[in-house]
Amino acid sequence: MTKSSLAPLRPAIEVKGLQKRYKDQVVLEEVSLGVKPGEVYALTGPNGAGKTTLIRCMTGLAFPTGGEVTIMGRDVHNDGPRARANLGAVVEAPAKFYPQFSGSQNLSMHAQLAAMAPGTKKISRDRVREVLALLELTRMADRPVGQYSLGQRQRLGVAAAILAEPKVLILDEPTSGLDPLGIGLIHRIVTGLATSGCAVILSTHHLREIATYAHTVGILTGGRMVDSVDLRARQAAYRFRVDDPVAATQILSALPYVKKATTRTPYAIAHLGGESRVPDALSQLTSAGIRVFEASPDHFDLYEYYRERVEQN
Ligand SMILES: Nc1ncnc2c1ncn2[C@@H]1O[C@H](COP(=O)(O)OP(=O)(O)OP(=O)(O)O)[C@@H](O)[C@H]1O
Repeated sequence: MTKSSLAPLRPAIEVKGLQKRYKDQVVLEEVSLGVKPGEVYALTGPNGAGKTTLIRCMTGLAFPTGGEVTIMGRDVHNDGPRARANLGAVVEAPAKFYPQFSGSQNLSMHAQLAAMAPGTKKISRDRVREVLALLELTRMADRPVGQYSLGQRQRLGVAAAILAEPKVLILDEPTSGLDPLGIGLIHRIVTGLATSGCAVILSTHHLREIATYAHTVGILTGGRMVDSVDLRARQAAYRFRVDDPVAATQILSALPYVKKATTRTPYAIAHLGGESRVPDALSQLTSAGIRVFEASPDHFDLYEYYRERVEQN
């Protein structure tokens, strides 16, 4: 393996100490975050928390009053065209299209504009057809966009954003106004893009959905990033209902693969690093004389966690 392949991935998009004021109103205060290639970052928070303002600053649509945003190492506000050549975004959905032209014509115009950015390659007609099919819009491709439903326009917006195969994708509330199948479609597309190395940031109010596929959730309240929740670490926990939770927690915490163990009577909760460790953890408990009545994943309730965090602030 080469040295560079062992190096930790650098964030594809990085926000450092971002500040935004409108006259004397502070809307964003020292906001920082980083999203690496292949990660999905969900941004959430109450109405008016500053999510859209943060997204507008990250995409270069608004200028911050302090701090900086870089995409693939390039400053979005001082080196805009080259930074945005790596960016696909839908801000203020549904995106604006020419209503008299078809979805396919709108995307072709979008492709021509995208190809004018420095360092970008030409987008083929096949790619236009491919993204229309991906967003399940093939049947509508030759119809004027003026005849599209809200959900279809929203999907066309995502199609335009991913057309040039961006390294960073930013979506402001991509699933609002979509039906359940449309929501599932966006989730599959976002997951697929992340698997192929894209860094994705999306804002959402749908916590229980996002908990199933986001890697990190940033909670913004009153313009401050009050928490950044690593969902992968949280969901690797297992709970054991036992006759002596305190003793069980001590036994579990001494196991070499257990990262953290806590007691939540009647359970001992342990971060095992994967379900393949469950049989060994069970046999360690039983051989120490602990009676185990149940072992199951300890699902992290993002909604409850969010409620507590927001109420504290
Ligand atoms: N152009 C502007 N001028 C003055 N204040 C603004 C402007 N744009 C946004 N704000 C204020 O900034 C704050 C954050 O707004 P923003 O739209 O970013 O919140 P949000 O988290 O996206 O909310 P929602 O969940 O309702 O979409 C609000 O108090 C809003 O009134």
